[in-house]
Amino acid sequence: MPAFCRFCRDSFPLVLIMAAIYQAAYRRAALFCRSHSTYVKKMRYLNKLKEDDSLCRQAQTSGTFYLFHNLSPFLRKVEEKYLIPQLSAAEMKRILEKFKETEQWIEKSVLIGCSDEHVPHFALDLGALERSVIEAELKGSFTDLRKALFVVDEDSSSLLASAQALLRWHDSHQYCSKTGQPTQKNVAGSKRVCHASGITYYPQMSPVVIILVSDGSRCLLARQPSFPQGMYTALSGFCDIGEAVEETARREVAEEVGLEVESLWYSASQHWPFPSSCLMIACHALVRGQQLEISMNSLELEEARWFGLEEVMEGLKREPKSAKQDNGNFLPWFPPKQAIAHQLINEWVKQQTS
Ligand SMILES: NC(=O)c1ccc[n+]([C@@H]2O[C@H](COP(=O)([O-])OP(=O)(O)OC[C@H]3O[C@@H](n4cnc5c(N)ncnc54)[C@H](O)[C@@H]3O)[C@@H](O)[C@H]2O)c1
Ligand SMILES: [Mg+2]
Repeated sequence: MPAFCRFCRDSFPLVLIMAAIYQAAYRRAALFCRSHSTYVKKMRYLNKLKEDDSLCRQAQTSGTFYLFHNLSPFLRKVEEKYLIPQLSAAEMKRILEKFKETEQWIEKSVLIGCSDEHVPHFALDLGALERSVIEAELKGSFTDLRKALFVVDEDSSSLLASAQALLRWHDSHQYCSKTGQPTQKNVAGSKRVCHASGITYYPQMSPVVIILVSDGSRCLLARQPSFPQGMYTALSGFCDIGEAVEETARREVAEEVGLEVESLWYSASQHWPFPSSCLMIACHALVRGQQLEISMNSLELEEARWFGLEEVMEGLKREPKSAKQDNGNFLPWFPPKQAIAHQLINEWVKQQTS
């Protein structure tokens, strides 16, 4: 039975081994002690690349590249699956030479992660080059992110979302908001600096609280006029400056449907790239022992109403395509599983049925 860390050869104390066995986490714990796990090593390596320009420049020569064109990711359809090709530095060079562009282009790329073996991954937007030529050369197509996220697998969709968010941030932060002078990105793209003012800008996300309100037996779902027909989701809203998550949740529920939150509990969070990089903080909220009549803010919402368990369970199973009825009305359906709203609704159903 191995009881040594693979990297430092330190042995594990017996109590830790026993605990690991009982937690069924033995396999992983036996291979790496906490400070030498693959994960820790990977995070430390990525952090070094962000801090050290020359190391990162060197990493670009052995890294792989995900391509975008005006913020649309490059996908290749193989049989029924959509894959995201990763190009080697040599392949990138070949493509850029085709356009008589120099390798300086590689410097525009941003670091988005690395493999367990420390092969760094970069994202690069080739928006200034002819799209159809690249597509024909690489046998695939640049696809709108709203479509791409829902056709690739789960890990790839979060990678695409964060890569696009970082590229978008660089594209819109090319000038210092104090001096108006150009800002310069570090090689990894983890920050931009204005050399005139000395200000460093870091990529940002806007915090949004998403709240699934329940009265104990029903949950409240709403529609904005811009939503596809029949789609309902949980209430949400951007955090105002200085607000805590709890304060945003209470304010948004009061503003949008005129109810007062009695208790609130956190569920999970998710980066959401639309319209531009939100950090979705998902919570369940209970409104009870008060007036449960909805007073909807029609400036923001088109409809808000209570849903019973059965209607929610049916809505979760419904595909958008099958929502339209013969009379032209739409039956309710909910956001797909990639959206954290889906997770909140699923959790609520589990709470009701357990
Ligand atoms: N992933 C999911 O499951 C999920 C579900 C619902 C909503 N969302 C996202 O949550 C976000 C916010 O939802 P909402 O529309 O209910 O918010 P909201 O209720 O705060 O209303 C949006 C309005 O808030 C204002 N606003 C304040 N701060 C803003 C900021 N930093 N950026 C943009 N606008 C700001 C604007 O006037 C905007 O029109 C949307 O981007 C939406 O895509 C994601
Ligand atoms: Mg809202």
